[in-house]
Amino acid sequence: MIELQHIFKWYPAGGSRVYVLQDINLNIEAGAFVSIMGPSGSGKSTLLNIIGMLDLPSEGSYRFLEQSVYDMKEKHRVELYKKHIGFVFQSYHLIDELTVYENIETPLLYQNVKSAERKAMVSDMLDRFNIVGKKDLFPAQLSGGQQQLVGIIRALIARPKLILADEPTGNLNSAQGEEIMNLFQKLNEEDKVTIVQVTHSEKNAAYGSRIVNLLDGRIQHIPQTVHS
Ligand SMILES: Nc1ncnc2c1ncn2[C@@H]1O[C@H](COP(=O)(O)OP(=O)(O)OP(=O)(O)O)[C@@H](O)[C@H]1O
Repeated sequence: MIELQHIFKWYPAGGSRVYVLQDINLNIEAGAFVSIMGPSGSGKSTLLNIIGMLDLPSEGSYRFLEQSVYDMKEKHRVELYKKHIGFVFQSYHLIDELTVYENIETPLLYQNVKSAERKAMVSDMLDRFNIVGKKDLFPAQLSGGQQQLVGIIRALIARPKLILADEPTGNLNSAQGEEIMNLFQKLNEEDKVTIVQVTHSEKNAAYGSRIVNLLDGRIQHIPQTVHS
């Protein structure tokens, strides 16, 4: 699904370059559940943003679903990620003027899901995450963790092929965090959704099937435990 070859990312710094990613070669098969780990500043979010087509590398090539991402028009690239990728980021850009219910429903409107089906899908998610009582509130009336939860639910509801998650449980309490990880695992195992998450948490990484360790912008090839 994801084939990154010789990806470099650098920023100019007073006549020289600061390398954030160096010679990243990474293949991720459809159906994988990958955790990207590494110290702060090692390039994890940059790599995730490149995979999500939100950022471009300085050098290298990227094939997503057999298509060469950097050889296509930007419009096509935007369509590609909108159709297939759900982003779960720590900053959860909810729409202030819409209620919790309406925020969660938004991706389904874009996909022309019929009204009755939309209602069933949103209700199911509200139920599952125990926030039925919050459905008519606006984002400003929620705690940070609750806002994040709504952002996550919104990313998941349209059933993307690939979920990219940057510290998805960062602001959640431990029960909500486990609920999200269990949901990721279920989406991965039962619905064959591919998941790539950035996490500092060994516990969260253990939900996945593979760990990619970054250090100073390079992938570390160290023996790793594979969890099944
Ligand atoms: N626009 C920029 N200009 C210069 N350097 C940048 C820019 N954006 C990111 N960086 C640098 O790239 C490096 C990697 O950042 P990145 O956010 O990918 O790290 P990370 O591993 O996700 O860190 P964390 O775990 O703290 O979120 C950092 O050293 C950061 O300062």
